[in-house]
Amino acid sequence: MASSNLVGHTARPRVLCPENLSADGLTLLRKTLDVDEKQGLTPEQLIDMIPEYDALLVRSETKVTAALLNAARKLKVVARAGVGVDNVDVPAATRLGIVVVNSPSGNIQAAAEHTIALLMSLARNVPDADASLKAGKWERSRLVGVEVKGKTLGIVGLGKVGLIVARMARGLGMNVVAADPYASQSVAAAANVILVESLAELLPRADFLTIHTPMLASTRGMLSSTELNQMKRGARILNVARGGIVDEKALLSALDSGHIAGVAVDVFTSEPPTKDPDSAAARLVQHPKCIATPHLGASTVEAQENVSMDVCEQVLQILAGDLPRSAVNAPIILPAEYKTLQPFVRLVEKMGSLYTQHFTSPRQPAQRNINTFDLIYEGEITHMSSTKPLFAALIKGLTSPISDAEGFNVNIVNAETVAKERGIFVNEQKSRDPSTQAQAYSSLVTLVARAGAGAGAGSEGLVSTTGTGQQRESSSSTQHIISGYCSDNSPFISRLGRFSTSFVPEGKLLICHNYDSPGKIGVVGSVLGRQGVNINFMSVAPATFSGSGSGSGSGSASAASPTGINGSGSGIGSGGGGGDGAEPVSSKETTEALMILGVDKEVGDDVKTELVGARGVLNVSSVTL
Ligand SMILES: NC(=O)C1=CN([C@@H]2O[C@H](COP(=O)(O)OP(=O)(O)OC[C@H]3O[C@@H](n4cnc5c(N)ncnc54)[C@H](O)[C@@H]3O)[C@@H](O)[C@H]2O)C=CC1
Ligand SMILES: O=C(O)C(=O)COP(=O)(O)O
Repeated sequence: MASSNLVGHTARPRVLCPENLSADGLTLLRKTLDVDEKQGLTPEQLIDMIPEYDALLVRSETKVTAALLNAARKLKVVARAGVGVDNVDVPAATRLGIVVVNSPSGNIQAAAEHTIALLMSLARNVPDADASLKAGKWERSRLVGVEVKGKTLGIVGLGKVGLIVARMARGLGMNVVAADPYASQSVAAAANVILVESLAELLPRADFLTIHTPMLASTRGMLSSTELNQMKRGARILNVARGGIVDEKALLSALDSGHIAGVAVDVFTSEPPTKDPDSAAARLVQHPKCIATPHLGASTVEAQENVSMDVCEQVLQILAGDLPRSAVNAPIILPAEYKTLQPFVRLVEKMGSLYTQHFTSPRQPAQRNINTFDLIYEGEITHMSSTKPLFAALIKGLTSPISDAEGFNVNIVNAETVAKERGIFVNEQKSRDPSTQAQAYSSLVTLVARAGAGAGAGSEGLVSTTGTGQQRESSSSTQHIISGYCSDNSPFISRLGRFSTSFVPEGKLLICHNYDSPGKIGVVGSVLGRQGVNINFMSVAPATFSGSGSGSGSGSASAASPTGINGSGSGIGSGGGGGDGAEPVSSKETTEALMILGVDKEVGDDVKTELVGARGVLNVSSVTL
């Protein structure tokens, strides 16, 4: 039951569990989360309650529909304590940035063992014999069965469950033949399974046929009357996968006609099957040649402990901001790589956010052309097998300062969709020939923001995996460059436009672009002091990179335009001539620098305008990272 949140304490994240889950995982969750176990909820009640919850834990009974997901306000994860996610609207979850996780192998042994239990029950009429005896009968001759040894088991879907079933069936002395367009020939051979080209090739060979595919659009109704007719007369069929993969009506008539000698079904098109006695499912359950179980494939103590622990651990990982090991709608990276990648995930997100806050402004049309972002990796980071989380981090960083993110979370799951919706193109490049700057760090990440038509836009010389930042900068007139690295797991910005720097992108920052001449620190310091703004740290960044890339913020107040509409930087040439309209104050004031200040409070437009009014300050932007 829900534990009440203590007054004065931060509310603990809440987990809703509307199904019967093993206590093991729930106990783990209760250490840090509030878990509500509420069974028997209607879809409407679920929709009413879901806004309160951060995580939803389900098995196969709860229909996690788009309507339910849309009603959620802070849901981060739907955890399916089992394999099949056909009861979850995964595309809707993806759109909303909700991670869907499952337990891909916690119950596969149980499902395979149940399949074998049904296989032997079918072969030896076990349920019928039991019922007969309980009814006071002794029907030895009616209940003669068949042996499985030497018979052929046809497996449709040689995945995890299918393979375990195959090995067990081999142990029973059966010949095993499988149809699975995606299965590996060598894996099949290692399990002594003959992999055939098609279902049509498999069907006439099978004495027993067992289904182990997921429920997909392509597998729904995969075995209908046409397929059943291709089977041997007297063959038997098992379905422990999903109802509806074998057409229930077709199965019923094949049983009635005697073409199929027996079926065992654990799963139904609709669960529980409708009570309408005329429905195919109800008639199937009642059919004397059918053995039916109420979706018990995963129902063992061991399997339920496994899946419960598996998904609850993942819920904790997700709520802690980590990547889960079995996300259905996110690519999985190796845990070892994840550790190394995580600091860069933070870095890239900060770089994206810094770009949006420092270089763009809704009032500056020129910036709207910039829709292409080259994310260039140099050094050790290039050895990572997946940089997907970095891509997601960039999209999150770029968009979060400009979106109303309430209830919507850009993450690894939906980053691609968000990028598409916003017309953002990202070219990820690995540079094998590090730039001079990169040579100073074990890994360097550079973000080049530029105008471009998208994926093909890299042809402006920017797709080169060997170019340096400087070469890139001079190849296009409107572009902005930010570089960063990680040290001791902390992100650092090492380049902002033409300026080389080193600061931790964290907290409230004021970035002043000014002429590099004595007295500027004092000028800025005294303006901020008068306004009651404390400076936590300060870093001066000289202009060390040449080229036309900008160094000044555009979402800032500037000397030419106190409203902050200026300063794309394209006018600030390498010679530093004050291209944004400000005249050099003296002939000495031709070089520029950035002053990056960590401040303790938001700096208002009035303060920024006052700063820009000060002698030699070109423009000012404030960012929160
Ligand atoms: N009755 C129960 O309680 C349980 C049922 N299941 C069901 O069993 C299914 C299989 O589970 P796993 O083996 O773990 O999944 P899996 O993903 O490891 O294997 C599924 C296999 O089906 C194959 N496949 C896909 N489309 C196919 C097609 N058109 N024709 C032939 N093969 C095709 C895939 O290539 C894959 O090898 C699950 O999706 C779930 O629906 C799983 C656990 C318990
Ligand atoms: O894991 C699966 O795919 C299953 O079908 C098991 O379903 P259940 O968790 O027992 O409702």
